[in-house]
Amino acid sequence: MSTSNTFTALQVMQDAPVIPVIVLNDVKHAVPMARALVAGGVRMLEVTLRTPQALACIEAIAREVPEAVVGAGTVRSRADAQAAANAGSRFAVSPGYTSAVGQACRDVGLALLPGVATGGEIMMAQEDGFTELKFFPAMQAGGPAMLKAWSGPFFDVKFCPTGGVSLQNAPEFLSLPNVVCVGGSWLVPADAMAQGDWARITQLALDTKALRK
Ligand SMILES: O=C(O)C(=O)C[C@H](O)[C@H](O)COP(=O)(O)O
Repeated sequence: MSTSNTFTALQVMQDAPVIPVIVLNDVKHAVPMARALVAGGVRMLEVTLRTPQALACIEAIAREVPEAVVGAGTVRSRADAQAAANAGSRFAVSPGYTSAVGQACRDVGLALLPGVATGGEIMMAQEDGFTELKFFPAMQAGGPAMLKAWSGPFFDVKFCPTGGVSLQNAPEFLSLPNVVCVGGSWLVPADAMAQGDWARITQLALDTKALRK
């Protein structure tokens, strides 16, 4: 099943202060997890293509949770982009940037949030027409200070810092004019998922409302 894309990368970023980065090991968890996040006000969901079940999870969420907007993370190749679109993803996120991934996402109609960690990668993504980018891994690659430095030469780029971001350090990122939202896995802890503690996941999503810019 392929879903026509109705969101731009900027719209994906503007929907909530945090895009949850989700690792799913069990298809049974996908739908209740997505409903738990939606109940907490978070509906843009990045399901990483890191597990064999990821595509089936994206399919289940796309089919059964219409209030959610499911996207694929860890998109690293043309094949990933195609598989993500076929499963019903509405957007894609990549951990780095290549023109091949950029073109593949365009070809399959997926808005892409490309990952960058250097000025050269930003310039390559910009050359290909991408101006909303994921800064990954944000804390490890320089944190808020890096984004402040980039705001000079890359004044026309907006970022979603991801990697090492938490409820505690998110406000510092979100206070920067070139940051639209942050990404993070903390909304969906592995133990909460394993225990089926959906109420905890809803609460973690609700807690991010205080971060709204
Ligand atoms: O899988 C991908 O495509 C990624 O880009 C990696 C994720 O964005 C980070 O793993 C999230 O980092 P944490 O919030 O520190 O856990």
